[in-house]
Amino acid sequence: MVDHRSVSNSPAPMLSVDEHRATVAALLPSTPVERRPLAECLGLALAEDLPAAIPLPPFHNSAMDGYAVRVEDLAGAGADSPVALPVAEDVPAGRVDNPPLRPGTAHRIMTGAQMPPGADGVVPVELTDGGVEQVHIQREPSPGANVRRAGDDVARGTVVLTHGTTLGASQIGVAAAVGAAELAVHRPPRVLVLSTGSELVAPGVPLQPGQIYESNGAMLAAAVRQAGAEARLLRFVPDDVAEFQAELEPHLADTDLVLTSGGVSAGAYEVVKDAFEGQGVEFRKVAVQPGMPQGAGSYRNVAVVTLPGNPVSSMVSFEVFVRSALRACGGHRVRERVRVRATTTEAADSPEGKRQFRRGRFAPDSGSVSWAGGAGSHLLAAMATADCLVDLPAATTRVEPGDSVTALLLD
Ligand SMILES: Nc1nc2c(c(=O)[nH]1)N[C@H]1C(S)=C(S)[C@@H](COP(=O)(O)OP(=O)(O)OC[C@H]3O[C@@H](n4cnc5c(N)ncnc54)[C@H](O)[C@@H]3O)O[C@H]1N2
Ligand code: MOO
Repeated sequence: MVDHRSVSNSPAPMLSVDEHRATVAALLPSTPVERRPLAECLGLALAEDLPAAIPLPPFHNSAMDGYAVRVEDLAGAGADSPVALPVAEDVPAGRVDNPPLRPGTAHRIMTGAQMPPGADGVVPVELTDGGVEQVHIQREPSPGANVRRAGDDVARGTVVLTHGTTLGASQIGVAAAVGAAELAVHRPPRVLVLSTGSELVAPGVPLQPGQIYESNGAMLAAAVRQAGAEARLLRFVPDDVAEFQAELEPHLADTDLVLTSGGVSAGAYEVVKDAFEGQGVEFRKVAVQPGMPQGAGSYRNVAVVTLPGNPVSSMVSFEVFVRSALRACGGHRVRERVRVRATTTEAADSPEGKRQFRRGRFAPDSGSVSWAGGAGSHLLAAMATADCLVDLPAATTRVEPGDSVTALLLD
């Protein structure tokens, strides 16, 4: 039975950001490797080195629509002295026989078509009269002109993608180009997202006084997906341990991480704390702002991270404590946000002894950063205008305009 009259007050010293990051990271071993069709690999991490089974391009081919020629046949050709050659063959891209070019003739050739044996240059159609039976050519090409040579891009056997690469559009493109129909990837981590709070109402329903719309669930599920993991957003629950457990328990199987929001601070109705405390999840304060009250551990052998309910605290905590661990779990080599040095345009205060992550807007041209709203952890609309988090060390209590700071670029 939870006693709603008592208010907990943890005497333990605050953890540093790095200590809590390490705790969360240790909860999430990397996911198993599986083979997936290429079309289902976007955003996942490659779990093998991928060597090119073929060279790229696979064969010498034309870079232009025009005429494949022997350069020596066009000695002296110019706008005022065109050279006429009979057109012996038409070679569209995809023609699989490869008719050789006899001396003194041309093949009409299209971009991407195989270079005929014997040809050593291509004249673009614009430098000819475009003839079909016979062509007048107004330029003497240099040897190799407009020819893309086999292996120009990649020699056979070269590793085109390395283990741990995040598969974006061009990585999927090169995998297809070397003929890979499927890839070995890390299964994306599966994350359950569960928000708590008796004041919460689903967007779309009229609000009563004292109620707010539930926003952390949608936000955290989106953040999980942007990190390359799978999110299952559960129905949010009121501050009731039985309802919390009833919602969570059926979904625990096949889950790598349970991510909750709310119910972890020092109040009388801390549902997440009440459900997990003493069950393998430890609740501690971290010397950070926002995001001080945190919890992490394992519940029924499933990793659990409990984020504070204030929306900005929830989002920043995800960024600072969860995102890189989730990316490591999913096998990604690149886990951290890009960090840049920037010059502040405005002053700001930061609490002594706490690392502060201020929301900011980075101007790449000037290398400056301005604040996106104040430090309050309820200022979600301001956060929605931010594109970076400014990482102020625990020892910093004030920054002045013109100070140099570190910013983590968000996507
Ligand atoms: N006496 C103390 N009070 C508080 C402390 C403390 O140390 N001592 N810490 C403060 C800090 S810092 C934070 S952060 C919050 C964290 O509180 P909880 O994690 O228990 O979160 P709740 O109390 O449930 O909610 C806080 C705030 O956020 C709103 N919220 C919660 N969930 C959602 C959601 N899914 N969507 C939108 N908004 C949500 C909620 O209505 C509250 O306004 O505790 C401080 N208090
Ligand atoms: O730690 Mo809380 O997140 O400052 O509002």
